[in-house]
Amino acid sequence: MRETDTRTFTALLTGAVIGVYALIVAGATAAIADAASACSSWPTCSQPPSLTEPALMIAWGHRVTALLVGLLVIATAVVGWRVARRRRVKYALAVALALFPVQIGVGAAVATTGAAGEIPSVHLGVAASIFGALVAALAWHLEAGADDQPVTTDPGPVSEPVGDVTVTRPSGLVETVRAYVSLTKPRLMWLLSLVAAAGMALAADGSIPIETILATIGGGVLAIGSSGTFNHILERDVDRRMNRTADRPLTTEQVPVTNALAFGFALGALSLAAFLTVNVLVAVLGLVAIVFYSVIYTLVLKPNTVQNTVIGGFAGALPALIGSAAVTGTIGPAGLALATLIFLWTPAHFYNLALAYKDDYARGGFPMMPVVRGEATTRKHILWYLAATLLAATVVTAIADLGALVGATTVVLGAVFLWMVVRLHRERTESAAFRAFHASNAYLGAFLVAVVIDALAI
Ligand code: HEM
Ligand SMILES: CC(C)=CCC/C(C)=C/CC/C(C)=C/COP(=O)(O)OP(=O)(O)O
Repeated sequence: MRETDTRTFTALLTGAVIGVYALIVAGATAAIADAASACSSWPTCSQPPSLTEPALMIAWGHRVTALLVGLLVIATAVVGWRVARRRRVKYALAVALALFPVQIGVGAAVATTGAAGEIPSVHLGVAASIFGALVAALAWHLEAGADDQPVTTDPGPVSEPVGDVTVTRPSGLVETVRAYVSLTKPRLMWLLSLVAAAGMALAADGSIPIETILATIGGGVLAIGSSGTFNHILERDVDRRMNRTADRPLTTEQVPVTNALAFGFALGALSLAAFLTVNVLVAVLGLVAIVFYSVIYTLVLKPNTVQNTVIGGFAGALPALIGSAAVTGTIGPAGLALATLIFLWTPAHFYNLALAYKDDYARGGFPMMPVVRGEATTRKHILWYLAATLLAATVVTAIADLGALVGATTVVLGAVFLWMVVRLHRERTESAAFRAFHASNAYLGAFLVAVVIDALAI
């Protein structure tokens, strides 16, 4: 009975988080569509919803969603008050419940005053506070029984290599080509290219010359290949100690270090040459990205601080700025908002792998979050960063005047991502961590595709 109650509460609370998020996105869409001028009476609009008037439809949609989500928040708080084991979960629910009527009042003011002055900002601020309170309640509830104590402040001494590392020389052209391709970390290129493409699409005012697109994406792919190769070179010894990386071309000596160095520098030079055909700012940002990932992240951050991948997210965010700079020669607000989104998404993406490969990272001597702060803390951080990512997606949508396609994508794929993270909290298994990892990639991929379609085609 108690277990069923807890599951019901988890489902209600997850639904309330998604509901409030949908409301925030609907609110941002209403602001963009200037729904307040289509419907300035309250609590209902003076005109019935009409398919021929999108602003009016959005205004009605926002209000009906607000009513339904309000009822859901009340139901969640009632059940939570009875079921929640920790007092802080109840306090967080109380905050969300108390803020809801305040938010309705501010919403009425937005509608009836024609969205004048600071009122819309207050409306957004209160919405984000309700969302934050519910996310906090969810994280604390899901980890109520888990041990939050730090596991260790030090990952401990590094271990010996995993088994016998076989030294293999390339046996043929195909294997050699495959080895060089794997040095470039090809699996992450599609998503990083999409980040640059979305950065370009957000900055574009009209069509983008094809040579700018090719040089920017091509230069980006070469830059990732170059920094990925340097990362392999610099980590070849430590890679021997981890199962996941023990068979990399430099650890098995399939590719000699000098050849890899030449390959890395060649890719880097080609990348900068491609970027320079676009403009100097793009080339400078590209060089910063390569140096940041190859040297600062790999040598300085990764072995020394638990915040390694959080700060490392800066390199992943740079392609958003590169895309923006490629089109306008400057870094605009939409590019910065997209970069912030990628920065916040990175821990929600990587911490799942850090959980799945925790023992491996400990063997390598890396101070990853689950190794030094524990698994429960890492799972909670995934939820915090996921929530922050979702809010950042709303900011991107609002700044760039994006429409319903982007709004629907962030709500639906965001809900899938959130549900996978909730399951990770409940199941605490390696496969649940991989599921959440893939959901993180699917969320960002779909969001970026929607941004490109919306910004360019609609
Ligand atoms: C500090 C930042 C990051 C870290 C530490 C990190 C870590 C990782 C790791 C360890 C893998 C598995 C690689 C493998 O085993 O071969 C991976 C895969 C991947 N990462 Fe990241 N990542 C980061 C940032 C990013 C960024 C910014 C993007 C794109 C926006 C990204 C996209 C991907 C993709 C698409 C995959 C492959 C997924 C697959 O194979 O299904 N990552 N990441
Ligand atoms: C344009 C440009 C150069 C962008 C670089 C962007 C960037 C930071 C991508 C993230 C790279 C990545 C997969 C890191 C993996 O972590 P790891 O290296 O710790 O993984 P490993 O343990 O598999 O080596």
